[in-house]
Amino acid sequence: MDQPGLVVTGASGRMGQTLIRLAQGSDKLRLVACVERAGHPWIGRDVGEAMGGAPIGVKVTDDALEAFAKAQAVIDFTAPAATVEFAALAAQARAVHVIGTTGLEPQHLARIEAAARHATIIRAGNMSLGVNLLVRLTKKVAAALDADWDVEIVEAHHRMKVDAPSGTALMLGQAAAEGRGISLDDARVSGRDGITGARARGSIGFSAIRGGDIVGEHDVIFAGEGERVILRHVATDRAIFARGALRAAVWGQGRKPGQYDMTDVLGI
Ligand SMILES: NC(=O)C1=CN([C@@H]2O[C@H](COP(=O)(O)OP(=O)(O)OC[C@H]3O[C@@H](n4cnc5c(N)ncnc54)[C@H](OP(=O)(O)O)[C@@H]3O)[C@@H](O)[C@H]2O)C=CC1
Ligand SMILES: O=C(O)C1=N[C@H](C(=O)O)C[C@H](O)C1
Repeated sequence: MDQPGLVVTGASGRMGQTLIRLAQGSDKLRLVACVERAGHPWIGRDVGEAMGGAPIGVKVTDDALEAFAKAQAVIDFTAPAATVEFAALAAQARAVHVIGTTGLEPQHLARIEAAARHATIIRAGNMSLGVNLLVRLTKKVAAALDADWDVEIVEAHHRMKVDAPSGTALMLGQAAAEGRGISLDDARVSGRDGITGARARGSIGFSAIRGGDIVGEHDVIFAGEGERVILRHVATDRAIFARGALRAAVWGQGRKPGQYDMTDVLGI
């Protein structure tokens, strides 16, 4: 039987190009089309050529539904407004939708939830094995330490990143909150500035650094009296996210509709 057909959205983006490169070497998926927004200079071109290499026989289109209809999986690292449209179209086309896009607000999440009634959706703010392991560890450490240990999450990314805190930082914060049995919405404190007053006991703090070409770095700091525990992940190559997404696209084949995440895919 043929390998499942794959569409990559946001083809010209940092993650789009990483995915296209890795998908070409995959023996489990077959890249069938790439999607960019209407008016993008890559529309109608062979994606291999558009990326500055040899043609690979795969075109870039702005017709997402037509592209999704000939695929069994869509990998989507774009922007929230685009991702919610793609979720509805992937559901219509009965294609597994792997969502890496971050910065999703409650109204976006509601639309993704609606699409997941009919479609298999795998969504994670970070698709790497290392970060998903760190999420597990964060929950365990948070459960073991009481609120005398202040939790602070520090993340660093490249200068082009548009959302903060990062999706990964929010996953880590959620894990810490779950470990403590509290709600992240109640405990969350982001980006302190000015006369903030003393730190509230039990709060979970977020700080974001943006600069240069930093791929992604996350520290979860448990700061106690006289000692600190720091859990850290450093990404040096976007291929770690792309490999996770490709694995998710294969894993999702034949799964019943619903929302899944990378802990389901990785079995951790
Ligand atoms: N979950 C994970 O493991 C990871 C998640 N991410 C997340 O993935 C997203 C993308 O990151 P990155 O690749 O660095 O960002 P880029 O800005 O490099 O790429 C985003 C791409 O999506 C395209 N796009 C936006 N809107 C549409 C649309 N309506 N139709 C088609 N294409 C569209 C953009 O096109 P244009 O330039 O024309 O706007 C661009 O090509 C971010 O939310 C980021 O946080 C990133 C890495 C890992
Ligand atoms: O925008 C990025 O680059 C990244 N985004 C994800 C996030 O928001 O956590 C994952 C990774 O850190 C890279």
